[in-house]
Amino acid sequence: MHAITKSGWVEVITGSMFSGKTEELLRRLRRAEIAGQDVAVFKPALDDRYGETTVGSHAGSQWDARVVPAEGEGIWTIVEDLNGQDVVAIDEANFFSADLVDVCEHLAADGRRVLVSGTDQTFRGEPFEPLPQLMATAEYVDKLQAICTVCGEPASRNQRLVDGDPAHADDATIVVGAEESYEARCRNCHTLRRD
Ligand SMILES: Nc1ncnc2c1ncn2[C@@H]1O[C@H](COP(=O)(O)OP(=O)(O)O)[C@@H](O)[C@H]1O
Ligand SMILES: Cc1cn([C@H]2C[C@H](O)[C@@H](COP(=O)(O)O)O2)c(=O)[nH]c1=O
Ligand SMILES: [Zn+2]
Repeated sequence: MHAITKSGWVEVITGSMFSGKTEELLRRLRRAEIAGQDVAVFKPALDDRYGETTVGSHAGSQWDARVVPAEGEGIWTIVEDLNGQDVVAIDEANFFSADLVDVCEHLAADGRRVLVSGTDQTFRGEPFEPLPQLMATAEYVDKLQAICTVCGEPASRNQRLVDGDPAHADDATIVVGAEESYEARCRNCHTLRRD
């Protein structure tokens, strides 16, 4: 791929839950370190599934990360916390506000390689911002597919198995979870009904 030059760029890794986005992100980070590049990894405070300061995959791989606010001025901590790193990775981008797009643009304009990972569809099968904006402005986009848990075909959708957080409006878009709350499904097997 691209060598590190004066100009930076943005790579988006997206797709359904369980499609291997985090594994792919960690693979690219390992390769960057082998190439002798300094990396900085960020995640939103909201997602503590694998430990507060850990980026984790469903298969168990992990990487230490710095926790940043997912919205408001605090997102810019990603820029302020850097100390000359060539590569900046941001996992769970679907939890961030639209300001993440500006942060990524800023980092790329500053000559950095920016890796962003997040699911691109809500449990309703609708675009999950800010992924669509990031995909439009990135240089590279990889959309991965999981295996549909019902029929075994490639899966691009996220089936929610539980109700939304009762503390919020029913069916809130943001509900942190993994296998206990979500399944990967194909278009035919995805449903909005509660079975
Ligand atoms: N339905 C599924 N399809 C594919 N992989 C699955 C599925 N359910 C569990 N997995 C596991 O999840 C791993 C991918 O995890 P991860 O990288 O965290 O995915 P993502 O970040 O896209 O949610 C796979 O390598 C596999 O071990
Ligand atoms: C579809 C959907 C997902 N989420 C949450 C559930 C998980 O905590 C993350 C996605 O994690 P992964 O690394 O891609 O497996 O997003 C949500 O809050 N709302 C949704 O509609
Ligand atoms: Zn299916």
